[in-house]
Amino acid sequence: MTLEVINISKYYGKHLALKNFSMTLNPGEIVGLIGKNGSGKTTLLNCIVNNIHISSGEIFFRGKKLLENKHLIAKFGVLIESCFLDYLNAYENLKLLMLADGINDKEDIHNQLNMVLDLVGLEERKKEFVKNYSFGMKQRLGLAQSLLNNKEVLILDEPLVGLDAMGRELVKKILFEKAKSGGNAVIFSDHNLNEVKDICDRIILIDNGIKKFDGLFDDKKKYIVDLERLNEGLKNLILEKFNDVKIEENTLIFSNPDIINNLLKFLITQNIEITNLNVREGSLLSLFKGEIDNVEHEVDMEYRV
Ligand SMILES: Nc1ncnc2c1ncn2[C@@H]1O[C@H](COP(=O)(O)OP(=O)(O)OP(=O)(O)O)[C@@H](O)[C@H]1O
Repeated sequence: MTLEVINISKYYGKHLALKNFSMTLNPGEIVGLIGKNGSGKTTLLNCIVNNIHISSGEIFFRGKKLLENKHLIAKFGVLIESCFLDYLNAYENLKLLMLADGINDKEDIHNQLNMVLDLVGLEERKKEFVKNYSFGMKQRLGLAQSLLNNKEVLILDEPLVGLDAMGRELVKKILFEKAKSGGNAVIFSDHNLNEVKDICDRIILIDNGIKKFDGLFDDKKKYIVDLERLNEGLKNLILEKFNDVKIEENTLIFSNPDIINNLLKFLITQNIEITNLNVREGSLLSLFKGEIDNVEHEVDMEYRV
């Protein structure tokens, strides 16, 4: 195991921003940290890289306590609110960071800088002052910086924010290759479950500083049918006839899409007045309504009866 976070809490004054949070991160694994604004994502990532002190708990890197072995944080490539010197160009900014990291070999510096700048699509504009960069270009530069020196763990706070669709795809591809070909362990945060689920091995959902879910996205893939109304008699009939179906208020939830047709036929034969029936491929995450109301989910198909 690369990283193990055990029961960490973080207070800002009296405000508890992270509550008994535990997680693991393995080599070659990509974990998507999902949560709405202010849920504690940045706080967690800052705690992991020791940018802020944790109030309690432990963090281990390869079995060693990070707080007692702070030099190990040099194994982490970090993108959290990166800032660059406006009056230097992109190449010079990254070069400074490499020198600060103790890399002195000119050829190594040159090769690495060209490689990462090319990777994030900034090769052609590397000689421009950073002050002339757009927000998205600075984001790309931030990612380039985190990729220098092939760090074992990548800790990235919202690396997709501010990027256009092509930029987002590019960054996801880079992260995927880093993890799957390079064996790097990657954790990155985002607000949008749909945006990240295709490259993540695991999703961690955080809300109000508390971990709400940690697992494979597919584990939670469900089909959800909202009915206009559902009385007790009909609920019991549905539960009797369809083993896989769970019912929450007027919503039917099931994991086997093959039952949709039979379910529809059954509802119609029951003479239920169905005015509008939505069938969507979503996730149980969407059932944490209110808690993660701005975490998006897919609307796949709609039947009108
Ligand atoms: N330096 C700080 N001092 C006091 N409170 C803070 C500080 N940093 C964050 N907080 C509070 O801690 C909580 C978690 O904030 P955090 O920045 O970790 O959330 P986030 O999930 O990263 O949000 P976003 O998606 O908006 O970036 C919020 O209530 C925030 O107001």
